[in-house]
Formats: sequence, structure tokens, C-alpha cells
Amino acid sequence: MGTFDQTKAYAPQEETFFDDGREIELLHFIYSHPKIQQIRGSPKEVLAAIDEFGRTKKYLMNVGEDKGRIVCDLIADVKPKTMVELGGYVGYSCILYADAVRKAGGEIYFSFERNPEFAAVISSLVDLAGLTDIVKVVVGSSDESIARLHSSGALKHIDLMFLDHYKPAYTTDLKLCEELGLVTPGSVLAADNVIKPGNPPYLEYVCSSVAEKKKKRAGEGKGDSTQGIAERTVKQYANRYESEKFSNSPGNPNLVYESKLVNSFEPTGVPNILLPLLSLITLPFSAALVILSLVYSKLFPQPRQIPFRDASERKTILVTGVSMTKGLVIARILAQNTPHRVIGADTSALSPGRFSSSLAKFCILTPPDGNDAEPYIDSLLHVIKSEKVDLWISCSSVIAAVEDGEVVRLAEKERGPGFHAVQFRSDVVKRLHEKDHFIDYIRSLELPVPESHRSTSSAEVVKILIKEKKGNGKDKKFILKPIGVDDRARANMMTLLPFEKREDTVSYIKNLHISSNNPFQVQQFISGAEYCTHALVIRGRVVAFTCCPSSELLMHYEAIPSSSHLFKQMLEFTQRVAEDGGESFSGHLSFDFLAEGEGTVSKLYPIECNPRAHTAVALFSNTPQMASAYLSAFEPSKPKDMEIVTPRSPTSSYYWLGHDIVALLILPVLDLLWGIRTVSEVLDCMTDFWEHVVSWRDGTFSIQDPVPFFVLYHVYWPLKFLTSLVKGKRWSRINVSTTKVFVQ
Ligand SMILES: C[S@@+](CC[C@H](N)C(=O)[O-])C[C@H]1O[C@@H](n2cnc3c(N)ncnc32)[C@H](O)[C@@H]1O
Repeated sequence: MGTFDQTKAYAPQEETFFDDGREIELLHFIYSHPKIQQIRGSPKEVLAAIDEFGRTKKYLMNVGEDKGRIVCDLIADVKPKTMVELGGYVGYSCILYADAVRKAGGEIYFSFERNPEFAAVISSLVDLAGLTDIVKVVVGSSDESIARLHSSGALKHIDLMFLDHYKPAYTTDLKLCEELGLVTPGSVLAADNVIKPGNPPYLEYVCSSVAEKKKKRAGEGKGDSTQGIAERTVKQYANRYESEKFSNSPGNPNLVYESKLVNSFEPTGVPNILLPLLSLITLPFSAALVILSLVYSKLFPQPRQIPFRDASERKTILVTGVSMTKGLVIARILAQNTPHRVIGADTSALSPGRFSSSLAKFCILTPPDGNDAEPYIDSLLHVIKSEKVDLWISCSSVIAAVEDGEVVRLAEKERGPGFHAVQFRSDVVKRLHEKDHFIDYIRSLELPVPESHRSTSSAEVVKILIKEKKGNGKDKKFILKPIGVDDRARANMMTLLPFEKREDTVSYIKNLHISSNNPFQVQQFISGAEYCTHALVIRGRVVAFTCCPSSELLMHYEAIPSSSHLFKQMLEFTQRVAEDGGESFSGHLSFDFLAEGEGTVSKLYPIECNPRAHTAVALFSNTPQMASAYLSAFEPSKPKDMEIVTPRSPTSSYYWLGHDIVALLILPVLDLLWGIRTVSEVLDCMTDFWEHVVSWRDGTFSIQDPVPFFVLYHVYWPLKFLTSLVKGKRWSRINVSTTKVFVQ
């Protein structure tokens, strides 16, 4: 999650935080505001005045600016004709969203509010904001209002619905809308507070498959819509509404939702200075660990293997991308197990790898810029030339993959036949990297691929899906992947098609605007475990290989034994692709696979290829033979007899301490406080954490080379966080090993 601007924080939430007269106070505050003339007719100024009251007078349970922006973006994207909000309160979300709906060409915004006093406040402020032409405030309990408006014909379809009322009614009201045909394929739902304070019945419902919903309906009846919701939330309106009643609608189990979780802040804020703070708190421990390790490495230095016989044999090996664990691991392996000079390069001056004792020198590269790759290419070529690099091992990030391919061609020209690179040429990178081309290529090798079709019209897609349904593939499901850049479609990529009813499928597909300018891939959905691989390929031969189950954010690596059937299957596949590449095919090659079935009967489907190093290379940290695998690049022809290097056994599993402290300790405890996780779930997380600390290895830490670990957590990341804070940039997640920041 990003950071919360404290200057925008509302007053703290008290024990009683609504329905105590503050809503009417708000009206007095606004209508006696010195800037009232400016406020009239301006949604923005009305919202600013509500915010001012929330900050300087009393807390208000409004959606707030941060979460509001997310839904406004959604409105701009969905362009709803009709939008409905359940729970209007004093009209903050209503004014913000109705204004956005109007700007996006929408026709009507319904604000459902059951408390007549609050509804009157909404109406008054909507009028003040000049939005009466688009807003209809509906007083009454949401279920009754939905049914009434539907039967009168005033509400025919909901394009976008914002759920922000009584939490247990989220699921029951949604089902009612489904049954009445108000919510159909293509409708978009935005639900507030489903994670904190939490709404498990709603999350379960929208995440269930058709079969699960049908089973639940047949078996357990309707279920309890309050189950798992904090008691305080269930009783939130008990003062005024003694007993709550819900719609008993069965819903439409044939609707399947594509869900996306968006984290944001309450207006009171959960200030996310947590990570820099964590870095500060843990600094003394890290410092002590580094000092002890340095003393240890002085007392018990690890002898560097293979002394020189002749200085002329000494080569210069360049590893790029040493701010990432993968680059650092490779540099360490080579420095420790070869007599050669290992130098590193990266685009970040404070790259943790810069401080590694394995590097003889560190060079800074100009970061690649989407519009102009020349400066990056030039800076890398300059290093290769001036440092007389003999072997370049590229570990650069995805954004530089094609550029790195171009550098190989130029560097070979510049440095002559003595120069070698572990990096594919740019045409190979493109062929393997782009989903569409990759599947076509793999199919041309007669290797299994998930059934995939390129489509340039809605009619074509419908034809494929309906044909499948009629044929043998009754239970076969498909997903639609945009081939070009279509972010909206990308967000809905995991919707399983076809729907039960043909017309639902047709209307869903129509909404995607598929055309020759916006082509899609119709791809068979494979349900099964996901695996990732990492291979080093030299001249078309796999010389090192490992694979492991894919984990959340790829922060945990447990190697699959080389004797297993799965390992062999994935290796054979990789070998087939490598062989096809021929003599000039040298680089890091990794695939993502889905395995249908289990054990020896499992069928593997490749779903993606990354023609670059994978963090799974960390599994080789303790494998000296990996150095020889890299040095085989110097051999004049295909390294034939060399055994394929696999992680030395017993193979340690890898984790990242910084990630686990947050993911397995801090977040679960916070979730427990919010009532999202149970005590036993939190204990399970803690047990995993302890197991990792005791028997796994940290990906960055090395007792012989501890400084990069310190720099990563106490220099590199804190500076990145602080820069983001200053620039007002937000991040939703970070990957400590690849240093990737997922921007919100
Ligand atoms: C969190 S507030 C809504 C805040 C508002 N969406 C905003 O961001 O400005 C929840 C509101 O839902 C209303 N509410 C609760 N249960 C309801 C129901 N069953 N039908 C309609 N309104 C309901 C409450 O009276 C309260 O005003």
C-alpha cells in the first residue's frame, strides 16, 4: 500500500461516530462557511468543505479522498450510464461519483440511504453542488428500494454499483440485484471495507465459481451473511434499527465475478510510514549482525578457489543487475569459484550489489527510458569496451530485456570473437517474451500448449466459445487475454467463459470491443499448480537447471528434486526450446508452467516465457559447479559432455527476511486486530516465519559478504520509500529481491 497524507487526516473516530447530530452540524458548518458563494454549484468545493469539517470538527464516515479517487478512475473507465450507491450518509461519495459519472457521459446516479435525516443532508448538499439533474436520492432500506425501483421501471440495469452500507447486506443485496437482472455480465461492483473491517461472506460469494454457488445453494441453504463480520460492525446500526432484515434472494449463481483487491486508506489514515520505520527499528540488529559477520569472515576467510597460473588467463566478467538478488548471487558464485575478475553494473548508484566484496569494480549505467534507449545502450557498451569485458552475464530487468539483446550484437562487433554474452539477441527476446508469439512458437515445435486462438472480432470469439460448448469441451473454460495494451480487459482477464447463458457470453464479449486493432487471445483455462523454472543455456544446450512451485510475489523458493517426474518434464521442455535455438542461443531462460493432474499423469502447459534470469537462481548460491556452467560460454563449441548443474543437495530453500517480517508477522497481527484472520491463522504464519528463519536461507545475506544485506534494508529501500513520500508517489507492493515497486 502507498502512503497516507497526514495533512488530509480526519479527526479521530470516537466511540459514537455518527447519528449524534453531527450530520446536521455539518449542514450548519457549510451554509455558514465564509466561502459559501464559491461553494455553491461546485462539487469540488462542497467536498472540500465536508473534508474541512471532518478534519477540524468531527470525524465523518465518508469514503475519503484516497478511496474516492480509485472509484473515480473506475467510473472514467467503465463510463456507467446508471450508477447506484448503497449507503449515502452525508453525500460525500454521492457528490464525488455523480460528478464523475456526469463527466463520463452517464445519465443517472442513485444514492440509497435508509436514514431519512442523512438522506435529507445528501439532498441538500447535492442541490448545493448543482448535481440535482443527475442524482436521485432514494430513502429507505436498500433491499426494499432496489425492489421498488425495479418494479416501477425506474431502475432497469446497474452498470456500476458502489457498496458502502450495512456490511451483512452486501451479499444479500447483490443477490437481489442479480435475481432481478439489474446486475448482469459487464456490471462492475466496487465494495468498500471488504478487507478492513472485513466482509468474508461477500468475498466468498463474489469469488465462488458457478458450481460452488450451486452446491452451496443446494446444500446449506442461504448461509449467514453476518458470519465472520466483526460483531461491532454487525451491530453498527442497532441503536436505531433494532433488528436488521435482509433480502432472501437466491441470486443468479451463473454469474462469475472477476475480483480485484485495491488497498487504500480510510480518511483517518493508516499512515504507511511503517516500512521506513521498520528499517529504523531493526537497524541496530542488522548492524550487529553485519559487524559479527565481518569479524567472522576475517577470522575464517573462505579461500578463493583456483589461484592463477598465468595472469593472462584472467578474464573480466561483467554481471549487470547487481541491485537484484539474482545478479548478486551470480557475482558471488563467480568471484568465489573462478580466478577471474568479476565486475558489476547497475542503474542505481546505491545498488546493494555495489557493496559486495565479490565485485572488483562497480559501474553505473544510465537507466533505460521507454522513449529513448540509446543512453542506456551506450553506457553499457562503454563499460564493456573500457573494462575489456570478456564475458557479460546479463541480469537486467524486464524493461531492458530487448535493449540488452541489442547490446549483445553491438558488443560482439566492437569486441570481436573473444567476447561472449549470456543474453539472447533482441529478436529472440521478442519472440519468447510476447505471449502471442510465444504460444505460436511453442506450437510450431509440436510441444503442448493450452488451446489458444487469436481473434479480431467478437463474433469470432463467440463462435469459438459456443463451438466448444457444443462439442466435447462442455466443461472446458476459457479466458480472454488482450494481445495489445488494453488495461481494462487485462484487469478482467481471469473471467471464465463461456457463461451458462449464451446471451450473457455475447453481451460480455461485445463490451470488450475486440477488433483487428484490439486483438485478443482466447485461451483454454487450466486449473492446476503453477511452477517456475530457471535455466542457463549456452549455445543451445541447457547447462544448469532448477524449478520450484511459484509462490506469492515469488519470495519463497523450494527446489523440486531432480529425480521427480515434474522436474524431468520441465527440463525436457526447456531442452527442446534451447536445442531449437541453435549455436547462437545463449542466455537465461525461464518458463511458467501450469500442471494439470498430479504425479506421473500430470500434463504440463507452458503459459509464459521470461528470456532472462529468474530469482530462482538463488537456489544455486551454494553450488560451486554453477561457476563452471557460466565459464562454458568461453568454450568454442557446444559444451557436450558436461552434466547439467542442479542446486547442490541437500538444497536449502530461500526466503527474504524483510518480506517475511512484513508478510508473516506484521500483516497477520494487524489482520487479527481487524478481525480478518483468526488466532490460529496468525499462529500458522508465525510458525512458517520461524521455520524459514531456522531452516531456510535468506536470499541476500551471506556471512562472508554481509554488507549488501545491510544496504538493501537500511539504505536502498528506506531511500526509495522516502523519495516516494516526498514525491507523493504511491506503491501497492514491493518485491525486495528484484527491487520492483508496484505503483498504485
Ligand atoms: C459508511 S456510510 C456511507 C458513506 C458514503 N458512501 C460516503 O462515502 O460518503 C454507510 C451508510 O449506509 C447507510 N445504510 C446502512 N444500512 C443501509 C441499508 N440497508 N440501506 C440503505 N442505507 C443503509 C447508513 O445509514 C450510512 O449512512
